[in-house]
Amino acid sequence: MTTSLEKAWELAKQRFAAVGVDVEAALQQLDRLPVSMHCWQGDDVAGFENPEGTLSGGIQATGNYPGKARNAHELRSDLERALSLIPGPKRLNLHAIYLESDQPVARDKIKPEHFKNWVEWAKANKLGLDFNPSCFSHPLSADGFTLSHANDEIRQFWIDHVKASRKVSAYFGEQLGTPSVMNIWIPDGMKDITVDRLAPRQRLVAALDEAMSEKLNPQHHIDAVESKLFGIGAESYTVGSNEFYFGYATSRQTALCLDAGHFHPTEVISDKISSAMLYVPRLLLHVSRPVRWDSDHVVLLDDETQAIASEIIRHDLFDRVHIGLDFFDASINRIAAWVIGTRNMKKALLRALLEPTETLRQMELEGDYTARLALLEEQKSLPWAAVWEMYCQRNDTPVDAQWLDAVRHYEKDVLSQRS
Ligand SMILES: C[C@H](O)[C@H](O)[C@@H](O)C(=O)CO
Ligand SMILES: [Mn+2]
Repeated sequence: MTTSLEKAWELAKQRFAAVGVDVEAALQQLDRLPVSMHCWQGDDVAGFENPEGTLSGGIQATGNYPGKARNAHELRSDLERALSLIPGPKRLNLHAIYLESDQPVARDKIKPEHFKNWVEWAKANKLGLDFNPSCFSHPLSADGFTLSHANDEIRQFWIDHVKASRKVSAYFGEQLGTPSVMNIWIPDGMKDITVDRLAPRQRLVAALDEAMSEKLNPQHHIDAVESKLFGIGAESYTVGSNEFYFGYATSRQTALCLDAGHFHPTEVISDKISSAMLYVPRLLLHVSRPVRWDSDHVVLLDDETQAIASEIIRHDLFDRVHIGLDFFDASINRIAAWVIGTRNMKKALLRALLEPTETLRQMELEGDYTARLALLEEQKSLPWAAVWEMYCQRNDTPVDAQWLDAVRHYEKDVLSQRS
């Protein structure tokens, strides 16, 4: 018997075919776009190096929802639950503070062996891994500077941390057969009027050059650098600003990371993609949702998420854009946060794939902006949800809000047992 989902799918196929869109081809393309889920949504960016320590570096997870993961075992279990509710290819993005060791390990001494459980788990779950040095929540970052620190020893400590992190990242890529994108974000900046804005930037260029001096196999490891406008307590000056990293990534040909929350409130990263791609080989996206500030709210299926997805698809950037997420909301169930945000990113990608882009492009070329706007608006109400539901069904994931039942069960059976 044909189910209502199958009937809706057949009708959707016809509706999209009428505007020249092949829905099967769209689903095949969607499978080429993994979304890298960030481990730090699962424990409010605490990590396992010093879980009792406070989060520093001008970022903040607000809320106190019960049941956060307290160790790697719990975090992996929570991730498995989230992953099972999200269709299609996924990756996991790890920070260095999520290492596992019986002994304390200094950040400049981290090694691949401290992440071997993550690699085994990633293999078992058919996931690629991405990585980040953790240049925050540490006594040597307490005065607000790391790679641009004026003190040679402290700066060297962070350079050595990045060097050690690159080895871990290359190990991920080598073990899993897919390059790990390693993103460098540092919190360095000043709260108030800064007299010498140049010297820290000069030191940062030199530190990054030294940290990335070893040539690593690009099949295993990709370097990325992330800019930022401001942080809490670093409102007046950020060493690694947009201009700084745009110049750095362009001149060194590293990947550039664009975080949706790291620009002035009316700036959008969707509009930066087509410019940046002219100068850098790759982009890493931190898809996030800034509400009034860099608040890292859960990603919605909103206009900007859609615009980001549309840029990737319209310009065929499948192999040059790495899609990562960066939000941390501790006020709601953390697993639900992952599921909502990642499903939304994937829905936006699917909707972009279902767009009759060539027709729209032609209208634009011909100067028929009336037809362009009319078609853009009409296609918003084509039955894309029926295509999404078929994709979810084919991937053995819940097609609608039923996924929340699975999260609620897990909350009752597992999360509520955590003190
Ligand atoms: C924990 C992440 O690395 C961090 O969120 C960084 O990517 C960032 O966006 C800081 O504001
Ligand atoms: Mn980010």
